[in-house]
Amino acid sequence: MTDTRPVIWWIRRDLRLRDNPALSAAVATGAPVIPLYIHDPLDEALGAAPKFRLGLGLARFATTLKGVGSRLILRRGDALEVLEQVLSETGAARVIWSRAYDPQAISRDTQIKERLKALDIEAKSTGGHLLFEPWTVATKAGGAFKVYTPFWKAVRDRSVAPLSDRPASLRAPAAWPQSAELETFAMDAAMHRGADIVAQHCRVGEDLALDQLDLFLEERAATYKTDRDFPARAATSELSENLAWGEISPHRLWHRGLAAQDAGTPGAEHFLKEVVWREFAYHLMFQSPGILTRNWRPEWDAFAWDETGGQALSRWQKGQTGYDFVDAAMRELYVTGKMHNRARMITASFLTKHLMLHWKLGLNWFADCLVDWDPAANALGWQWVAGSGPDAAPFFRIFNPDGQRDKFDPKGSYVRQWLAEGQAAPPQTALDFFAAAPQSWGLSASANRCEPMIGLKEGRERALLAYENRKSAQ
Ligand SMILES: Cc1cc2nc3c(=O)[nH]c(=O)nc-3n(C[C@H](O)[C@H](O)[C@H](O)COP(=O)(O)OP(=O)(O)OC[C@H]3O[C@@H](n4cnc5c(N)ncnc54)[C@H](O)[C@@H]3O)c2cc1C
Repeated sequence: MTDTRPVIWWIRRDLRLRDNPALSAAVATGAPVIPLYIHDPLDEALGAAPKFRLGLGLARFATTLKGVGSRLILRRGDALEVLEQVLSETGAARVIWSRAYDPQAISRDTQIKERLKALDIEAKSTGGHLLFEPWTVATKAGGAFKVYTPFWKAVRDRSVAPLSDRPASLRAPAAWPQSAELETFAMDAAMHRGADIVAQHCRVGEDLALDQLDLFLEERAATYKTDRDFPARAATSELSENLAWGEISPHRLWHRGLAAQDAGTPGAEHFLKEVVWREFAYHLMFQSPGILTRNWRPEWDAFAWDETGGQALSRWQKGQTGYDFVDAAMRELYVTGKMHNRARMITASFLTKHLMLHWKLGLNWFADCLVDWDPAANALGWQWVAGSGPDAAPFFRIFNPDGQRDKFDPKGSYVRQWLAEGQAAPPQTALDFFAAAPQSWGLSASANRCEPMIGLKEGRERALLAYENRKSAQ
C-alpha cells in the first residue's frame, strides 16, 4: 500500500523539475510531496549578488511549482530545527535532497542525516548537481586527480545519467504547512542601488535556461572554440548562473553537447571539456576542501602577497585601475553580476600579480558580486590564475592587460560597452555602472579617466622579483 505520509523535498541548489534525481525519488514514493526551501545560516552568509540571485530563482520556482499543482514552502532558521518542525507539523516520513559538496554543507547535511535517522525518519541524498560524484573518479592508483587533462580522459567516455522530463503534476498533501513570505528574507538587502540593474541581466528559471541551451547549440556552438575568448562576441552558453542554482542540469548540457558532437558541430567537444572543468573544480574541492581558503600549494604561503588590500583593492573593485580591459571587466561584473571568462582571468592576474594582492581578496569580491558564484569554480579559477593551485598557470606568465585588450578586443567594443569616460554618447551599459555603484564611491561618468595605478613594467618586475624570492627562500 502506498504510504500517504508526505515526503519533504528539501530544495537547495536544484531549482528545476527536469533531470532532478531528488524530485524523481520523492515522486517515486507515491506520497504527497512538500517542496521546502530553508533560508538557513549558510544561505544567510551568501554574498550580496548570489543571495539576490537565489531570491530571484526561488520566486520563479514558486511559480513553476504552481504549474504542477504544488507549492514552494519557505522557512527560515537552522536547517535541522526547521526540518524537525515541518516533519512534526506534517507527519512526513521522509526527507530527500540533492547533495552539495562544499565542506560546510557536507558537515550540516551529515549531522542532519544522522539526527533524522535517529528519529526514524528516512533521509536520502541524491546526485544531480554534478555529472560524476567526486568520489567515483580516481586515478589508476586510486587517488584524486590533480591535473585536468587526465581527469578529462578518465571521464569523457563514462556514461551519464539519462535525462528525465518534468512530472505532469506533483501530489499535494491534504494540508499545506505554513510558508514564510520570500520578501521577509530580504535577499536583496545587500545589493543597495544595484538590484534592479543586475536583475535586468539575469536569466532566471528553468524554461529560460533551456531556451538558452537551444540558442547556444543552434547559433554559437559551431564557433565556440574560436570565439569564446572574445568578450564582445556572444559566443559562450552563458549558462553558468543557471547551473549554479540548479535551474538546468549539467546532464542536459552533456547529452545535448554529445549529440551536437555526433552531428559534427565543430565546437561541441570544446564545450563538453568546459563543462568538465566544472566537474574538475568539484572533484578538487571535495578531495581538498582547503582549496577554498588557503594556497593549494603550500610553498605559496611564503609569497609576499598583501592580504590587507587597502586603496589598491578598492581601485580594482571600483573599476578604477586605469587599465581599460581590467576596468571594463570590473564594471561588467558590478552591472551584470557576471564577467566573461577571459576577463576573469585578466582581472585576477592583475590583482594577484601587478598589484600583488592575495587571491583571497579577489575571490571574496567575486563571491560578493557574481550571480553565478560557485564555490568550487571560483576557488579553482583564482588559484589557477594566481599560480598557487592545482594544474595552475605558471606565475611568471603574467597577462599584459593592454596586450590582452588588443588581442581579444581588437575593435574596442567590449571596452566601449563598459567604460563611459571619454565617450560623447556612452552606451547605457557603461552608464548603468554609475547608477549601480554605491554613492559613497563618489564616481561620475563625466569625470576624467583615471591614470594607471601602476606601470605595467614596474608591476611585472615587482611580481617576478617576489616570485624569485619565494623560490630562493625554499
Ligand atoms: C578567477 C575566476 C573565477 C571564476 N569564478 C566562477 C564562479 O564563481 N562560477 C562559475 O560558474 N564559474 C567561474 N569561473 C569559470 C568561468 O569563468 C565561468 O564558468 C564562465 O565564464 C561562465 O560563462 P558561460 O556559462 O558562458 O561558460 P561556457 O563557456 O559556455 O561554459 C559552459 C559551462 O562550463 C563551465 N565552465 C566553463 N569554464 C569553466 C572554468 N574555467 N572553470 C569551471 N567551470 C567552467 C561553467 O559551468 C559554464 O557555464 C571562474 C573563472 C575564473 C578565472
